[in-house]
Amino acid sequence: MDSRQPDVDPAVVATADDIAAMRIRGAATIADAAAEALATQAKRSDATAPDVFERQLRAAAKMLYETRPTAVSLPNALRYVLHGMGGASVSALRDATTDRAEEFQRELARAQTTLGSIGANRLRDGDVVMTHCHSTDALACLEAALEDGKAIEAIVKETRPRKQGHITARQLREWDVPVTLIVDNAARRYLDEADHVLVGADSIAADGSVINKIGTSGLAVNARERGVPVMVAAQTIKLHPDTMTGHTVEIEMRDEAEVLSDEQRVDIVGDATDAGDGLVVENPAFDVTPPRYVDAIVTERGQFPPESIVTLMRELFGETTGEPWEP
Ligand SMILES: O=C(COP(=O)(O)O)[C@H](O)[C@H](O)COP(=O)(O)O
Repeated sequence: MDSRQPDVDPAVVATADDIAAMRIRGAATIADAAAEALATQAKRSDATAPDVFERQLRAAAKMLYETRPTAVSLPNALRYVLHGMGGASVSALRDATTDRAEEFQRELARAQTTLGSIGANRLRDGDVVMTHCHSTDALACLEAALEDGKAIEAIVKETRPRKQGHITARQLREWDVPVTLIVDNAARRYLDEADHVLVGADSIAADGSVINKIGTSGLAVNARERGVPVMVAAQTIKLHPDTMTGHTVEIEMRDEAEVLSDEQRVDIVGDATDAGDGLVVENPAFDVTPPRYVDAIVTERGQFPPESIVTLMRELFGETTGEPWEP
């Protein structure tokens, strides 16, 4: 057992570490891994009393929750699984929790496939799509369009600082899609050649704002100026229920080492010590695109203008939610 949390199984600790270090990344993939980790915790629990089992599961959920703050798919996944944790004995609790986690994973995969076929309807044969970051929901739309026999080309933004655009480019090349890889700064120039901007989302707020990889908002503003429609592919697990009650979405600030190495810092400021060298590096991982720059949010429940997404949010989540690990 990890010393950070004696009740939590090492497999859960490993998943939490992988999410924090971005070895597991992307909102849908994080949600899937979190559900899997809770199932593992349930299967391996050594609890002999129901209250101990529940405490372990809640501790595991809290550890997973604290890894990254922006993708709401993570707390939504944890909440979904823990709400299924019912039963009078440890074995009943174990079965209910693992069944619920498996159901969540099945639904997640199904939602992505359904969303993909809806998103594909927006794409025509011969279209050129500009992407940002790496989104499995966005790729599901492209995959479905290809399966429909449409020829699609892609302009893939590199996506500094972590270059998730390379993952997108690799996937598209596996599907034989012609790819033009560009640095982020070239996006506006290449928008003239694009028929769509297609991105995913980490969270969608009640007002229809889209929280996604840093650079999405600038891309959307430029796309609007160029007359290129912006499509956001996001399963309903990306809807952020807390925003219905006025909460804002926390934007993750990541380590400066992703932007600037120690040697590069010395190159800029010389040998001055960190505290006094006058150089601050900021590394926000996400930004907020206001709804007026988004043409459609494509979910497994259909496509929505961003301003109407709150209706779906209310239907799916109700008005209030607690912390995921709270009963
Ligand atoms: O911003 C990112 C990933 O950021 P990071 O690499 O920092 O996790 C993706 O666009 C969304 O998570 C959607 O992905 P998906 O559609 O796969 O859920």
